[in-house]
Amino acid sequence: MNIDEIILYKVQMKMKTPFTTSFGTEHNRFFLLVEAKNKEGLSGWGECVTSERPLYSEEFTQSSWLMLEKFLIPLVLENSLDHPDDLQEIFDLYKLNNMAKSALEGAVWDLYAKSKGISLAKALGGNKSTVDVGISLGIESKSENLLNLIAEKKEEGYKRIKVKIMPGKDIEVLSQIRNKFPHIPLMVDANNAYSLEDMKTLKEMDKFDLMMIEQPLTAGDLVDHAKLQEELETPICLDESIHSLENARQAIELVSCGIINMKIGRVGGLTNAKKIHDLCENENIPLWCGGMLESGIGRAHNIAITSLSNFKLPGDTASSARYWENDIIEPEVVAENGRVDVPNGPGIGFDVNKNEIEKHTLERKVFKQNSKKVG
Ligand SMILES: O=C(O)CCC(=O)c1ccccc1C(=O)O
Ligand SMILES: [Mg+2]
Repeated sequence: MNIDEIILYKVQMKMKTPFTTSFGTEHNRFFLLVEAKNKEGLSGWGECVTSERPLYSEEFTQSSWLMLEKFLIPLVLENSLDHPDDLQEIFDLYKLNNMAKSALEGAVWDLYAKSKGISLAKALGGNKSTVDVGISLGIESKSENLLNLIAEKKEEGYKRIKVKIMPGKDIEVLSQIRNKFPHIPLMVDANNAYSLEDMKTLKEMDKFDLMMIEQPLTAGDLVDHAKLQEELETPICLDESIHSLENARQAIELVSCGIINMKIGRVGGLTNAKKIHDLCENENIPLWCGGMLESGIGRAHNIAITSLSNFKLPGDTASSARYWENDIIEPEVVAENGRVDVPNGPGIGFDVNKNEIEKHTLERKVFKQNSKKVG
């Protein structure tokens, strides 16, 4: 592969509606895009799924900008690559910073697939033509609003509804949901908000016939998740706990979960995502693809990885229109009856709308081979 130029974009996009989790509310997405160009003028795109503040993990958008600018982009421009898989070993020099690594790796994967004239899904070994999707709904101050939203999303055909919970916004809300929608496929996501001291509340959740409880406890705590899983009938799904193949292996060995949420950014990129996918497939641990309120570029990567066979449960990759007035890809992502088509075109298979990106770009930096920084 010849990577001639890398461009970093710092972008801010206003979300159609604010999104609230147990760790805070987002009104805007403030994130990075990476464009990797080759000598033939092809461009590959990646998205850094960080937020303005380090609330979900230790990374944040400005830290990733520095990480990419000072360390990761120079590494890519200095080393010659045969295949995007080579990047992981090169990036191993630097600790963690998975979302920054993933953004650059994703751009290289897209460029690789485009240079071979195949879809990113195919380059990754995917074999589905459509993927099943659900939707993730934030915490609402009035449960009436949440119930109305669920009715609307059910009508739109999403294959399952995920609702965010936190202590004090759990059992009562779930009772109301189950009263009104006794049979919808339903799951909850706690984003670390509980501890083993909340065992009584967590056990009570078994009565709601939930598909899973996502990340009830602290990210680093695989042992306590295993203790909790032993007490619960509902499968635990891990999100924030899984940053690597090793984390996945340990979680499976300890029986800390029955399901894993895959986020490409959280695990440091597509190569790691594939390895975790293969391990989980062997161990009979089903996956689904999580979301980070991505723009169309991150969304396209999510669709591509979800085309792999062990993504057995509906993911969080909802329609572009759920998040944005105008997305930055064409066509936008559309979920119809809870299904999204996997594009066949080269790379991510969507056109990137540079005019639309321009409108949201706060800062842009160009890095060239041999002269690490220009402009
Ligand atoms: O719609 C999406 O992109 C997923 C929304 C979501 O649940 C989420 C959004 C931001 C940060 C963390 C999470 C999560 O899955 O925990
Ligand atoms: Mg989650």
